[in-house]
Amino acid sequence: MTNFHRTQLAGAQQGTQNGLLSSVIQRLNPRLHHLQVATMQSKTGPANAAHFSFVPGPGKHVLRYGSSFILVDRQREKAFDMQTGTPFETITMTTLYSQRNVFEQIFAEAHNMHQQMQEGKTVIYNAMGPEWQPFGDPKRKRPLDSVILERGVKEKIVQDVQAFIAARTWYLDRGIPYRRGYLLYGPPGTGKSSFIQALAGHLDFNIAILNVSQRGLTDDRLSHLLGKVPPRTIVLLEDVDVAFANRRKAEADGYSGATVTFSGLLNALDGVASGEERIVFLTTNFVDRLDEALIRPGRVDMTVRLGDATEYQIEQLWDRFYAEFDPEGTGRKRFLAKVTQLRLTNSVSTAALQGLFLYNKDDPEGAISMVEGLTAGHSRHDEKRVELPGHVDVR
Ligand SMILES: Nc1ncnc2c1ncn2[C@@H]1O[C@H](COP(=O)(O)OP(=O)(O)OP(=O)(O)O)[C@@H](O)[C@H]1O
Repeated sequence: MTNFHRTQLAGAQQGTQNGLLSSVIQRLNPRLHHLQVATMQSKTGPANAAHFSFVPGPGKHVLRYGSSFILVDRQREKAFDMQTGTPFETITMTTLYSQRNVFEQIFAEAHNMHQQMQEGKTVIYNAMGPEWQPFGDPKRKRPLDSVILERGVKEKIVQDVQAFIAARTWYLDRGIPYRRGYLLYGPPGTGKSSFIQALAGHLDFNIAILNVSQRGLTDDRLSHLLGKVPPRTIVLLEDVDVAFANRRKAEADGYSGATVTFSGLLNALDGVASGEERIVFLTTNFVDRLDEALIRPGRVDMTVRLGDATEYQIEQLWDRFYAEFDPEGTGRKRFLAKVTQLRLTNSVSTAALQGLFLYNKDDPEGAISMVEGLTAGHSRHDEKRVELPGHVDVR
C-alpha cells in the first residue's frame, strides 16, 4: 500500500497549488456515500444563479480512478483560512503499491483543470505574514488599451519589459542579476496601479502587491518576501516614499522598528535575484522624497512619470466612453475647448475624468456641461525630473 499525503491551505496556498486540491476533489468521481455539494456562484450572471457539483464530503471514501481503487480520507483542520473562512484540509489517498502511478495522473489532471480555470486571469498575491497568498479569486485580465497613458509611454515600458524577459541568457551568461526595476511616479489616480495590472495580464504574469507603508512590515519581512516571489509574477511595491521618511538605523538588538527603513528597502531590492526573471515596479506619489540611491540602475532602471491627463489622454478617454455617441468627434472638440479654457489640461487626474464620464455614461452632453465640477479638485504637480546617466526617464 502507498499513501499520498497533501495538506492544503484551502484556497489560500501560493502559486499553482492554490485551489489545486479542490481540483483533485472535483476530479475524484464520487461513487459512494458522504457526498458534499460544492456551490459555485457565477460572477457575471444574476446573484442567485449558481452551479452545483457533488464532491466527496469529509470522511473516508473508496473511489475508482480508471482501473485503480483509492481510499480517500478528507479531514478538516480546526484552523481556517482567514480570507475565505474555509477550513484547512488534509487529504490522504491510499492505493495498492502496484497502482501508485495513479497519483501522478490525478495530480497532472487536476493541475490542468486548475490551469484552465486560471487562463485569461491575473492572480493577485498579497503578503500574509511571511508568505505570498492569492488575494481573492484570480481577476480577469485588464486589457492594456483600457489604460490610457500619454502617447508612446505604454509602448516604451512594454518594449523594455519584453526585451528584458527575452534576455535571460544574456544576463545569466554575464553573471548580472536577472532583474529589472521600474519606478512609476505621479499624482494619485493617474493609472499607475491600473497600468501594472494590465501589463501583467499582457505578459501573462501575476502580481504580488505590497504596500511599503503597511504597518508591521519590517525590513526582514520585506527582504524575505522579495526572496520568495512566486514564478512569473511582477512585484509591485506601493508608496515607496514612506521608506525614505524612515531612515532610522537598526537598534543594537537588530530591531529596526515596525516599518520598512530606507536601507531595508535598498537591501531588499539588491537581494532580489534568482534564475527567474524578477520584475519589480515601485510606485510613489512623491518622487521628490526619494533618494538617488534608489534609482541607481540595477535597483530602478526606468522611471516613468504618469502625470495628470494630457490633451491626448483626454481625447482618448473621451473616445473610449463616447465613440458611439460622438462619431464625428464634435462633442470631443467642444469638451476639449472647455477643458482648455478652464486650464484643466495636465491638472486633473485621469481617474477624475473617468469619474465624470462614468457619471454621464450615456450622455456626452452631460459630461460637457459638468466640466466645471472638475476644477474643484484639480491640482498641479511640479515634480523634479529624475536625471541619472544610464537611466531611462520617460515623461
Ligand atoms: N490612465 C488611466 N487610464 C485608464 N483608467 C485610469 C487611468 N488613470 C486612472 N484610471 C482609473 O482611475 C482609477 C484609479 O486608478 P489607479 O489606481 O490606477 O491610479 P494610481 O495612479 O495607481 O493611484 P494611486 O497613486 O492613488 O495609487 C481606476 O479605476 C482606473 O481605472
